[in-house]
Order: sequence, then C-alpha cells, then structure tokens
Amino acid sequence: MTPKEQITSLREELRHYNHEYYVNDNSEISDFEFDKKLEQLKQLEAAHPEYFDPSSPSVRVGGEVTKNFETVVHKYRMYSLDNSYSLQDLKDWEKRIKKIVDGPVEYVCELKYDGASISLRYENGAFAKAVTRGDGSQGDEVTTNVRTINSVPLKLKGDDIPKEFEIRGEIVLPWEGFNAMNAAREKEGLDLYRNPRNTASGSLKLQDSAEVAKRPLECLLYQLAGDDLPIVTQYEGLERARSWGFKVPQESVLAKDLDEVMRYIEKWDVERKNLPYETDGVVIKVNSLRQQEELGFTAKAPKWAMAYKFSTEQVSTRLEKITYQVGRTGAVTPVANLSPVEISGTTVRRASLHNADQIEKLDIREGDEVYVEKGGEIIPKIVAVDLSKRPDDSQPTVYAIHCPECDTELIRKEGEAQHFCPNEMGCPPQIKGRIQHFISRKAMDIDGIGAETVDQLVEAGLIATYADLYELTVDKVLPLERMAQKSAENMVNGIEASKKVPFERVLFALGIRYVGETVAKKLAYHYKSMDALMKMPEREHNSTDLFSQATDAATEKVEELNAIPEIGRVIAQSVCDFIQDPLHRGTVQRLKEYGLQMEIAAEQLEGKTDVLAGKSFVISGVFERSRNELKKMVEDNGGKLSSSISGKTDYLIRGKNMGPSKLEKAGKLGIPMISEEEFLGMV
Ligand SMILES: NC(=O)c1ccc[n+]([C@@H]2O[C@H](COP(=O)([O-])OP(=O)(O)OC[C@H]3O[C@@H](n4cnc5c(N)ncnc54)[C@H](O)[C@@H]3O)[C@@H](O)[C@H]2O)c1
Ligand SMILES: [Zn+2]
Repeated sequence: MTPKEQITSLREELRHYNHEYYVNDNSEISDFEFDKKLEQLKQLEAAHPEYFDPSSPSVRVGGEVTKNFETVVHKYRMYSLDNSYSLQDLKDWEKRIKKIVDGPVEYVCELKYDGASISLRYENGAFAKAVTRGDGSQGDEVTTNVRTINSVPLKLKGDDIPKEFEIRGEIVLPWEGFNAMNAAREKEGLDLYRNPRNTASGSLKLQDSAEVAKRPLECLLYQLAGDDLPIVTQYEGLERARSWGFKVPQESVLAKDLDEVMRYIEKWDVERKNLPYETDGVVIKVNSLRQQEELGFTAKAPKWAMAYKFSTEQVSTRLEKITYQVGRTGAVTPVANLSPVEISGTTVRRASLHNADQIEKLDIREGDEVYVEKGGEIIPKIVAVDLSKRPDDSQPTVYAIHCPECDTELIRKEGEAQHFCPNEMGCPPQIKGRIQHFISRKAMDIDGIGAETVDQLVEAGLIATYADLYELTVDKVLPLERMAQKSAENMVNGIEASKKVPFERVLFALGIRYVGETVAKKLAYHYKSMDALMKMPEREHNSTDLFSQATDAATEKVEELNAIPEIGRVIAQSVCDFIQDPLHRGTVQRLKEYGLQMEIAAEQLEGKTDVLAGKSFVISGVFERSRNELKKMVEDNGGKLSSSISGKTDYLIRGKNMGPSKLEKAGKLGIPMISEEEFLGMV
C-alpha cells in the first residue's frame, strides 16, 4: 500500500469505529487498538502533509448528531482533548505553552471521568437544556432524559449566578449501579451491558425518559462556559459551580508545576480503583482563564488542556483453548480459555474473542502467548498476540463449523459479524433462553419461576417451548430436585395468572427477533389482534404455482408491516418470517387455546394502558388541555395522582404560572419536572 492508500484506509476505518462508538455505543475494537491506529494515522499525516484533510478523524471530534433528537448548535464549541502518556509529553506541552504566554503557569488537575460528554444550559438560574457533544459544533438535545438525573440541579442556589451560561460535564454510571443493572439482566437471561461508559451514553439516547429515570446515572461537572462568568481561573470555576449546587467532584487540585502534576497522576493511578465510578486518566488544565484565552484551540482540542491516560494493566498469558458459547438468540461467541492470571487483583481465566473477524484480524491461535487487558469492560479481552513466542507447530484457527450445543451447522448472514446456530427449536441454550425471555418481568412476568427453574424444567424434559409451561401441574413439577409443595404451587399459580397479561406483552414475550417492547406495542395497537397480525394477504393469482403464491404473499406482508410508522424493513422481514413458520403458528395457536390474551382489550382501546404503572404524578399550573383531562390520562395509563409533592413523587407535570413554593420543593427533592408535551410523549 502506498502511504496515501494507507492514510485513506485508516481514516475510513477510524470513521467507522467512531460511528459505532459515539452513535451506536458499541466498541468493535478496544480503546487501546483504536488509539494505536489513530497514532499511526497521525504519524503518517505528519510525514505526508500533502494529504492533509480537515475532516480526518485525527483533527476532528469523533461524534455525530443522530436523527432521533432535535439538533442543537453549540453556542460554545465542545472539544475533545489531546492525549499524553509520559512526563516528557507534558514537558513538551509546557514548552509550547510558554512560547505563547508570559509569566508563571499554574495547572488544575482533575480526574478524567469516563462517560458521555454533556453540556447543560442554565437561564436565570434554572435548568434549560442539555445537549450531547455530537460532532463538537452541534449535538443532540436530550433535555428530558437529563432532567431525570438527580444530580442535575433544576434550580441553582447562591449568588453571582450568570444570567445565561453553560456547564460541561460527564454523565457517568457508577459501578454499583452498573453492576446492579447487570445483575437484573442476568436474572432475566438478557445479554449483559459491556461497560459503564457505553451504557451511560446509550441511556441518554433512550426515547423513553421514564426508562432513563430508572437508571442510576450521575452528572459530574467540570467546566463553565459563558460570556460573563464571575471567575478568572478554572479552579474558581469549579468552586463556584459547586456552590451553585452542581456535583463537582472534590478530587481536583491546584498544581504550581509539572512535578506536582506528576504526583497527582501517580496518586490517582493507584487510588482510582477505590472510586465509585470509572476514570481513564487525569485532565490537566492551565488555571488562568486569561492564559487559556491566549492559547486558544486547535480544530479538535483546547491548547490549554491535556489528558493524561492511565495505562490499562496488561498481562501476558497462554491461550489454552478456544471454545464457543451459544446465547439465547443463537448467536455464537468464541471464548478464549486462558492459563489463569492475575489482573488488577482478580484471577482471569477466560476472555471474550467477540467473533470470527476478530480472531482473524489478530490471528489468534490456540497455544499463543497473548496480551490480556481488563479495562472498563467486565469481561477481559485479548489485545495482541506475542508472535515471538508462537510455537513452531502453531496452526491458524479454524472457526467452529457446528454448534457446540446441538451440532447443527452454523450460519453467518451476509454483513453480520456473528455466527448463528439456526436450530432455534432444538438447541438447548436457545430453548432455555426463549423461555426465560417469555417469563421475564417485562414480558409475561411469571412469578415463581427463575432462570434455574427453567433449566431444571427443560433438562427434566417437562418443557421444550414456552407453550409447554401451560401444561405444568403441581404433581408434574414436585419430583424436581429442591422443589417444595409451596414453590410448586406458586409456580403453577404464577403461570395461571399470566393469562391476564395484556396482548402487547404477549407479543413481546414471543421473542420474535428485533421485536422489543416498543415494537410489540406498536404492532399490537396497529393490528389489535394476533389473528389480524398473522393474516397473510390474499390476492388473485394467475399462477397456479403454490410456492410463488406464498412468496408473493410474504413480500406483500413485509410491505404491509413496513408501512407502519417506525417499523423498518429488517423488523418487518423478521415478523413475517415468524408468522409464516408453521412451528410458530402452532405454538401461537396453543397459547390462544390456553387462554392467553391475543387481542387488545376494550379498555386499552379507550386509551387505557399501564405504561405509567407505579409512577406518581403531581400536576401544577395552567395547561393547554384542561387539568381534568390530564388527570384522566394519568389514571387511564395506570399512574397515580397526588396533590402535594413529596419524596415519593416521580414526576411533576409543570404548567404555566406554577406556584413558587411547589417549584422550590420539587427542585430541592430533585423531582423531574416535565412539560405538558413531554407528558403526552410518555403516554
Ligand atoms: N473502541 C473504539 O471503537 C473507540 C472509538 C472511538 C473512540 N474511542 C475512545 O474514545 C476516546 C476518544 O474519545 P473523545 O474524543 O471523547 O476524547 P477523550 O475521551 O480522549 O477526551 C475528551 C473528553 O473527556 C471528557 N472529560 C472527562 N473528564 C474531563 C475533565 N475533567 N475535563 C475535561 N474533559 C473531561 C470530556 O467529555 C471530553 O470530551 C479514546 O480514548 C478512544 O480510545 C474508542
Ligand atoms: Zn445449536
């Protein structure tokens, strides 16, 4: 490859990873590899300035705006940070600074929080807007979601508050909350979230702010931006922001020279392990705002700030064997079984290899000495192979051809990274997974059965599909190990009670690929009954060929589904595949005979749902609609109304001319305030 081709290909590759990372909250490669490639690109570009491109990932902030939210242009640009890895890098930076500014330079050292960048706008002391970093010049407006985060003050306190200003920070998901979310997912048999950063960033982009409110997010602030700020240094800025009620972490310090900066870095490289949230480094900023102004910005980052990245601990060990795991959807994940090794205080025996491409890219083979890293991810990963230690008789890895669970030949659809086991009905993890999904809280919510019981029931041959659950009796399950009379009764009662679960959740419980809660609800309300959904279009046929008649009908059904707002082609195809499959049709028929809800109930059609179940609302102020109308909507959708604000209030629906005492109380208690429109969005 010529240098030009290399540069072009690296730019393309990095743009792709950026898109995955910032828009889809997904990391296809480790940060370590990403940074290595970026560095490689920078070096090539430095050696070949003739190929300079102002849109190269080396000079631009990596994110983008999405179409799901309103796009907002930042009044003050949001930048990324340049990286340093050693004292020498910092000294070089200081040299560049001293060429531009006179006099002594003081620094503020802050921790670098690893989450999603956010800008909060305040007007007249009240929270007005929250916007993501996006591409740096414009971002996504996520106000409603951010409002649900308790540490975001809705009203500021204290004096000297500028009339209008912005404050920058990071939305993070502390470890404790992250682990709790994953524990809950594990119970429901769902895939685990990979790391707190991606989960925090993904949470901001949820369409349902009530869902965001359930997530234990925090907002840590570190930078004021505005035209007339009452401060002359960064450090003052932190103190002021704290006094106004923002959550500004206490760990920041002033350093009068780089030696002090290094001491701060060394201290936190060790102590960061005790912090409640993740940090991936330290940010060093020139303290004086006047000096900051003199220094200015590059296209990508301020010249007055520098990130110092902690190195992630890497150890080398032997890869004993590659095995394969099959998930509930049939997706196959290769797993590296390692010679046990200590990383950051835990013994690591296994690492994820993601997919066949990953193995091929790194040319990972059994018997290799590999470098393992445990960064922000819960599952450690292999970042490189030590080729110098590769045994002479080493053989390239041949990816599994058959399912390790049921021996069916694996398939890989075009454009997909993952292999799949197509034996949906006969592959044990898929059987168990589908049943676990069926009984999970958001689906049929069957009390009295846990993941282990499902395993037991399947292994004992008592059930093979979720429809079989409805044939279970106390007598049948009692012989199972550790099954007491009481728990057997609970189980059977729970199954019986699930027959009342509304149609949209039954539809979700069926486990049709790509049909999540929201899509299930859309389909349920659109078709109103399972029969209508399953009905294949009838048409007049010239052809007597039954096969082509069937494919014609399927094509038409996909069109029909695709025409429903927000139902894309992939979903439409998947639904059509499901309802055409005789096996699935049979199962659905059985469920219907057992008495499950297969149509929208009359009261649901009158606008009654349970989307607000468990939520308590206070309505205050003047609205477009009458208050009674709003109240009825809360109740019709399963919410509770209360006349006064308390710690138990989940939302305050805020109208015009609302009384100041209620406002203050809600602000103090950190109760999310939503507008009439935002409320309508929830129902
Ligand atoms: N694995 C992948 O596919 C992939 C893809 C793209 C980016 N990345 C990773 O993302 C990083 C690049 O992301 P980036 O452009 O967001 O830059 P960055 O994370 O290196 O640093 C800039 C950001 O740091 C944050 N920050 C945290 N604490 C701060 C503080 N006290 N003061 C100021 N800012 C603070 C801000 O949000 C700021 O935007 C790299 O480490 C890269 O490895 C990975
Ligand atoms: Zn299988």
